[in-house]
Amino acid sequence: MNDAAPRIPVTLLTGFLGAGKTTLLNRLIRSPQMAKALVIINEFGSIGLDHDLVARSNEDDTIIEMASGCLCCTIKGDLRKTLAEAPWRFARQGKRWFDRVVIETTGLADPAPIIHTVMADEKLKRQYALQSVVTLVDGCNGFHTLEAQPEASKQAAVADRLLISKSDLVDPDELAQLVVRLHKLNPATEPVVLTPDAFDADELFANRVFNPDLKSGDVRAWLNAEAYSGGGQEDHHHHHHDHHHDINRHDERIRSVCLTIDEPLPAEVFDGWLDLLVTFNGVNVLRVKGIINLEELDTPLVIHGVQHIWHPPAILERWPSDDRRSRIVFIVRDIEETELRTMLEFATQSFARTEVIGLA
Ligand SMILES: Nc1nc2c(ncn2[C@@H]2O[C@H](COP(=O)(O)OP(=O)(O)OP(=O)(O)O)[C@@H](O)[C@H]2O)c(=O)[nH]1
Repeated sequence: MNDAAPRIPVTLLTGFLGAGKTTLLNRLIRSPQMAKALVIINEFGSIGLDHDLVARSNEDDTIIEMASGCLCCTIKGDLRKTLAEAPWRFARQGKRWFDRVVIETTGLADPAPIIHTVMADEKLKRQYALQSVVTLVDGCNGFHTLEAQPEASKQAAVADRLLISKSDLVDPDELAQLVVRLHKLNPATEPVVLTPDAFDADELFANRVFNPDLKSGDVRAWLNAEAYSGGGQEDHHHHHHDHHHDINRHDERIRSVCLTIDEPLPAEVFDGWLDLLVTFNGVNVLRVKGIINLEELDTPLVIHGVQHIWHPPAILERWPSDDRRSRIVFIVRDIEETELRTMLEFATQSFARTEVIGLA
């Protein structure tokens, strides 16, 4: 092996649930800097939807999905293996073809173990160089989330690029408060407010190396703590929140529930179902993401709920694969799958009842 070969730059894209990471990735994927990028996407839910939601370039195998759990939990095995094997596994004509790696983490990921793995693993650090940790902060929910979720403030504190999304949905005063809050968390990094038309991919992928020494004492302590957190042999067959060394890594009450619904849903049933959930348990719903087969439509509806905000649903031009089932990921606190299914049944029955009453 040629040790002098340039190391492959890695960009870590993080940010809390629904901050807009996939949206940003979709914009970036068209930039020349990403023409030969290997994209690794990780989702908290066991059915990965992002793979279907990222605008694919012509080559299918440029996007690897790791939906087996949370990246920061399974990191010690899966990500290391994926990165170590990627050059030959994704070789073309016997040669490594990608010149960059972009990793999109789950919204609940603790970035510290991911950063530590890329920077400190003996094998990986010969091949890869962590270039940048880009953290996206939701302009609408960000201020509250930074207070409520330790993962979110950690993501913001470690970043060497902080981007604020959804500026179109908030007034400038709120944005200014968010900027002040971020500055306190991460004084070395100037937050940049994203706008729909302007985007500086050159700056984002500028050639530099992530330097943890420029970070606050807290951040350096988190990263150092990873070096002592079990030597990297964590058994990820455990429940993926089962951290022996840091039980607070995630809020234990947060889980993902993934539902697959075989038959197309009438729009009214679907609306009624989500209304029930939001009205009676909305505070415990952190994220809803789904590809929905509605009876009334030929192509799927993509829905995004981020805390109390429902983004306008989008109708896709075509089904991303042959799978025509509705697939929905709910990231919730203390809500069980049975509760979600029971609400759906109730919505189905009440819709049928309304029809009967309507006829009478
Ligand atoms: N209005 C507006 N909506 C945005 C913006 N960025 C993202 N969104 C919307 O926010 C929702 C969530 O965006 P995603 O890109 O899926 O967020 P994410 O961070 O990848 O979500 P997770 O991977 O589930 O954590 C979608 O409905 C997007 O269309 C923005 O700048 N303005």
